[in-house]
Amino acid sequence: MSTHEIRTLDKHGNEITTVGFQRFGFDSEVPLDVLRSLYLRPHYVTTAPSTDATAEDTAKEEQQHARFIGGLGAYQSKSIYHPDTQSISYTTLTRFPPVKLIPPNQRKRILVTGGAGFVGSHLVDRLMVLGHEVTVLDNFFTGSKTTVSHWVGHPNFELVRHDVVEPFMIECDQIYHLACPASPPHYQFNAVKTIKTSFMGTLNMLGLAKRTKARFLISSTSEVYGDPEVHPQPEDYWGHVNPIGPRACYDEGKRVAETLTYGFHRQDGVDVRVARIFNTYGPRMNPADGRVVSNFIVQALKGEEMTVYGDGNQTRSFQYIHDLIDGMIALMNSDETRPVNLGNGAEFTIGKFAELVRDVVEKVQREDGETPKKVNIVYKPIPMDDPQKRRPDTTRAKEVLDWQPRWTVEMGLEEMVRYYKAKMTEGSI
Ligand SMILES: O=c1ccn([C@@H]2O[C@H](COP(=O)(O)OP(=O)(O)O[C@H]3OC[C@@H](O)[C@H](O)[C@H]3O)[C@@H](O)[C@H]2O)c(=O)[nH]1
Repeated sequence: MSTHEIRTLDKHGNEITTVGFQRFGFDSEVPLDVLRSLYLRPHYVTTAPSTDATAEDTAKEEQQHARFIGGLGAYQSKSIYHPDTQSISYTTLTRFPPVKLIPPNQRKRILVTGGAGFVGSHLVDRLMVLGHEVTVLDNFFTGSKTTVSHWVGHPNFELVRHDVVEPFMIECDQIYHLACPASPPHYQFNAVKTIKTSFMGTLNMLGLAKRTKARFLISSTSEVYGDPEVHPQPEDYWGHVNPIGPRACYDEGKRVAETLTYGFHRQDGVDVRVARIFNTYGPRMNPADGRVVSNFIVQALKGEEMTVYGDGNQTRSFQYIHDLIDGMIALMNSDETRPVNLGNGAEFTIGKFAELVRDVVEKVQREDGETPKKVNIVYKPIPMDDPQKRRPDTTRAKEVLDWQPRWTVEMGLEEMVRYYKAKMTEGSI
């Protein structure tokens, strides 16, 4: 077992130790180690010592764990598995990660809908560490309590099980409205519910923003551009969407959500922000989510065939979660009311991407002293209306937010592979 430290380098070869930045009159920088301690091995499971376990075994386990989270073990719960009785005992946190102490006039009451989802939970970590008061609203259809459970009990945090299709009233200063299933198999599972969530959920949250005068940010999507005829896609491209196809519940849903957002902006003066998010990946993505990055990593780690849909010549551009969260916080705190693309311009054909994921998985396995299993890439039918190409034009984000992605796709993939590997070790994949 290797115990070397994990170093993360950006596009220019500089080490990444913090995410966020100092901009818009405040400092949103947070240490990467603290965030990592929240998602790398979030539910660290250890096996209760059996009579034949040696002190060396226990020390090894602790050492392996420490490698992932630096010295921040106090910010993680530790669950103990008892093989004899097939039971598990959960511990709660003894200490929360330190949160910034900010003056009351800078401290915001922030509502995050969909806050227990993949993107939402990372946003919540960031907003909490920055010292804000955060309320998470989630119906746990695709989100999971475990993504934010490490904040439960913290005086600045509140978790509410609620479906945004029903009205919800709260006093708040900012609303990040993220609630909606986002992976194609999930959003197509109940198309009517997806479009209802997009429309009624956004209507309810905009109503709340109007009443409270909160600033409202909606997570829109690159899917509003459909199967684009303009490449790369700038924000003023109107898109090429099939209004009655299987993806319509999501792409038309988000288009109407944008329409509603600008309706409230023009008619009622609601202060709005629209983030059009391109393909994003990272830890806490549900391994059974069905999207390409999670599918490929899990398949390669398990030594199963990697499934490329179609001929693999369609393209996507992949952004790491921390870059997205940087962009969303920058957008919320900027004056830009027009839509802003948030994505990484690194474009891959899906066929090439499968090879890249396989290489990264093998690299991490070798670093951990394992012998990688040779996995094959196989081809499956392409889903209907699957966009042929996609890459963000991020000129606007650069100009108005001074934001550009820092993470290379390889670095982000490495971290995500480590996350899934740890989940496999503890038996939750
Ligand atoms: O196992 C797989 C999964 C997916 N794919 C392909 O990989 C590409 C990407 O598929 P994903 O399901 O990850 O994501 P898509 O780009 O289709 O949709 C995504 O777009 C942007 C976001 O708003 C949404 O989260 C999601 O809908 C597609 O061409 C898909 O057909 C595979 O080849 N194999």
